[in-house]
Amino acid sequence: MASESVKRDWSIRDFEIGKPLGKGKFGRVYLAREAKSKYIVALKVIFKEQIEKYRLQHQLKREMAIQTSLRHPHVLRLYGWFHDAERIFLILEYAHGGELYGELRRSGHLSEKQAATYIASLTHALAYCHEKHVIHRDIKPENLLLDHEGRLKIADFGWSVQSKNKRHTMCGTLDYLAPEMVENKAHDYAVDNWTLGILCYEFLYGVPPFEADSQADTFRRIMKVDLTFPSTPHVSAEAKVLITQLLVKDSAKRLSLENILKHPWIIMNADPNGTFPK
Ligand SMILES: Cc1nn(C)cc1-c1nc2c(-c3cnn(Cc4ccccc4)c3)c(Cl)cnc2[nH]1
Repeated sequence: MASESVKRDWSIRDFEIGKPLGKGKFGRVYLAREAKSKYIVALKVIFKEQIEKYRLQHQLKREMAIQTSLRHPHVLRLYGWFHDAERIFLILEYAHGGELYGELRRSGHLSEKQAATYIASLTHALAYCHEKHVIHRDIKPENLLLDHEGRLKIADFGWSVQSKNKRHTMCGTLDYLAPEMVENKAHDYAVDNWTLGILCYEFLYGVPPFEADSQADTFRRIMKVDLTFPSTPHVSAEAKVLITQLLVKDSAKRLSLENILKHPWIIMNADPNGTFPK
């Protein structure tokens, strides 16, 4: 597929469409197979009318440019794209293991080994993105997929930006947003470090740390960094230390991606291959 992905004239006739895999606000994703090579992909179908209605042409172009340019084992590949009169088609890597969120919902919470392995994978992927001046800004369980070996893949760069300096655009759902984003202030790469703290908490406790009955209450809890740890035997003190070092209001004082990978909890629990014994 990689060599063919440079083909310039893909069309829907090149693919055999299978079952629907999921749906987002602007379209659906289908399992598909490239007819000649039989290569399995995920085909994301986006309706132009929807993109035009919400004036998201630039965001979609940015998502496509960014995800096409990224090559990392924990970032879902965008092999290519094509369009017809009504639709835009993104030819994406197929993640055989499905949504990480499903695993979290089924089990209620993850083990420390699973959580640490996913956090380490995310940290490696974000370090790669940040080196290429890309801030994802919308890391949340729904955007995390698993390959056939259970390795994490970041999908949906719909809210990412190419950035060499501070950004101002508000985006995403509140639970995963850093204080500077919910206040719609200038923000930079460190927003992704904050989100790693949110995700680490949610992997271990099954819910995000600032969840509340209303967006206003979530907003208030984020701004106060109203962080509490339910008493439970399956979460170690080291994990709580890492979360506390990431959920810091001053973005400059959040633990760096480099130091996350050196953290005792990650060293002790993360599987270096990005998988872990079931
Ligand atoms: C679900 C599912 N179950 N199994 C066994 C595999 C999968 C699977 N899903 C995907 C998916 C996939 C599907 N939906 N979504 C969510 C979505 C949908 C539309 C717009 C934005 C985001 C992603 C992809 Cl891209 C890429 N690979 C995928 N693999």
